[in-house]
Amino acid sequence: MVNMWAITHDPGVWVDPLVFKPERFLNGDVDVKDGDLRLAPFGAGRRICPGKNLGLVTVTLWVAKLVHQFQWVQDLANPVDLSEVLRLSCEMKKPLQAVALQRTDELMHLFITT
Ligand code: HEM
Repeated sequence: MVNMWAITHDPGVWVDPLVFKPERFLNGDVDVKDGDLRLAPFGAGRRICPGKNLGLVTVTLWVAKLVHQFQWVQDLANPVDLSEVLRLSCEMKKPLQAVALQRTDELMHLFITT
């Protein structure tokens, strides 16, 4: 099994590997559509995700719809905890919980006018 955590945190591959810096991908150096093993979000080799192309063309729509139709807020009873735990893969120690508030027409109006 490939240790993707080690690859995605390798200072020989990434500048400031421990810093959350999504803009690092804006220069187009890493392309998830190719077989670039610096990221490999769909795995690689014979067990590569068979839904890769479907994922690539639809994931923007899923995210856009979730953001458009719901307001996402922290669940105060289960605050966000970014601690990690190494099991079969590196997982969140405490599963992420969030509250999705459906945007009503009134709320939508607020968002559009403010
Ligand atoms: C952004 C969306 C998706 C991501 C990031 C993703 C990621 C992954 C990853 C990392 C694997 C494991 C690959 C490996 O073991 O090397 C996998 C396997 C798999 N994915 Fe996806 N996937 C996505 C969407 C989909 C979709 C839309 C489908 C089906 C419609 C799908 C079906 C599968 C199946 C059946 C496997 C198991 C393949 C096997 O074990 O041979 N995935 N996916």
